[in-house]
Amino acid sequence: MLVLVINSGSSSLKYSVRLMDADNPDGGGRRIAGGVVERIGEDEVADHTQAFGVASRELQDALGGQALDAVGHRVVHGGERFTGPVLIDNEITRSIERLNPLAPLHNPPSVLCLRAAVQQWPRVPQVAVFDTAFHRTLPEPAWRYALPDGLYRRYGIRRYGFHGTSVEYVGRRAAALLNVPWEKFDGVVAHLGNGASVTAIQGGRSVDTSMGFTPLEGLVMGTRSGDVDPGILIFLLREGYGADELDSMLNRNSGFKALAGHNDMRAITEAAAGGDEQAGLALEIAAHRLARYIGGYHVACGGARAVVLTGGIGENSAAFRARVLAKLAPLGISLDTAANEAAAGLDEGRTISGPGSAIPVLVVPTDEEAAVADATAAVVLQS
Ligand SMILES: Nc1ncnc2c1ncn2[C@@H]1O[C@H](COP(=O)(O)OP(=O)(O)O)[C@@H](O)[C@H]1O
Ligand SMILES: CC(=O)OP(=O)(O)O
Ligand SMILES: [Mg+2]
Repeated sequence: MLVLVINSGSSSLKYSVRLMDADNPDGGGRRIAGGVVERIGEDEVADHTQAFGVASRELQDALGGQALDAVGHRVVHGGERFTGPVLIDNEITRSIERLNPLAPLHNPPSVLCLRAAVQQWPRVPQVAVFDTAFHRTLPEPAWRYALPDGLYRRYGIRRYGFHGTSVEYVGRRAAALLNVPWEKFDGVVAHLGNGASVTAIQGGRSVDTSMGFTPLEGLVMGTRSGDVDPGILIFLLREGYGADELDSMLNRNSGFKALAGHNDMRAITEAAAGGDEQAGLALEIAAHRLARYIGGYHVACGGARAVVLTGGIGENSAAFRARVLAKLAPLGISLDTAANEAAAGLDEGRTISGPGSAIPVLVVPTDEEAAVADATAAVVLQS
């Protein structure tokens, strides 16, 4: 079975073709082609429709006439309706589109890609795989906000949580590395990419997570603020700010971009190392908040057997990892400097905590495309 996976981010479109019949212990079959269209919205690639055009031309070459058996799409927000992967039709796509305001950087491009792919391969089954699905197990004390119930009933205002596909994938791999059955795995997983979130896992289920009704809550991110006092928004509304201004401020012009002038961890780390005080402070703010969440989620999962780091920053930034681990000393966590600084890019996952660390800290590379491919193949085979 040949599966195409499309992962459309706020400014990028990743695609990957997988041969599912090839056995792979980590899942996702064998990747036979793939690529990424970046910097969408800037000069060369205006929007995701255009990006899809670029990707599908590259794909034609890569496929060389081989027919696809299925297309799987990473969709960030599935709301309350979608608790697992589904076969797409027009009604499902419209339902995903209605969630656009709840994931403004993610669902609109996904919907564009869904429609473009259906147009391109009208007879190939297409599957949506949701970031929110893994968090369907959140207990009510974790998902409910302390707000009037009418907001939940009328608008579905509750915590949903995101990055679930990635978190489950690396959580399972970490459990396997530690020789713990997934159903018995208690731990904290931090997905640190351009978007970032932390999840508490108890018995292989999500029991708390830092992103909320939208992917804006929680950690300091590339361009997103994460947690802020909602009183700030009320104040700014009274000062005359409009909804669109607040939206773009919080989603696109905050986080590292606001604190350090840049949303790329490589540039920020370099600047901080070169003595840029603002960049150094930005890293401290982000590390402080992340460490605080990890401490809280150690409690939320009933005592973590492991802390797992993943995503572009978690996998590659030894400097940021060291900064965070230094703040976890009160949990008895220590750093193995050499292991932390060892060359990245290894696929197996590794331990970066010291031998005496009370809780092991692991770096496990994520592969959202592999996980989406597996879910897609499973849905298509069942249908
Ligand atoms: N070698 C590296 N060192 C430090 N940071 C890195 C490195 N490679 C990637 N990153 C950071 O990872 C982040 C992007 O993570 P990624 O998971 O690819 O994001 P996305 O959410 O767009 O999928 C950026 O901040 C980038 O600077
Ligand atoms: C949900 C989310 O924030 O995703 P990403 O990290 O890909 O932006
Ligand atoms: Mg990502």
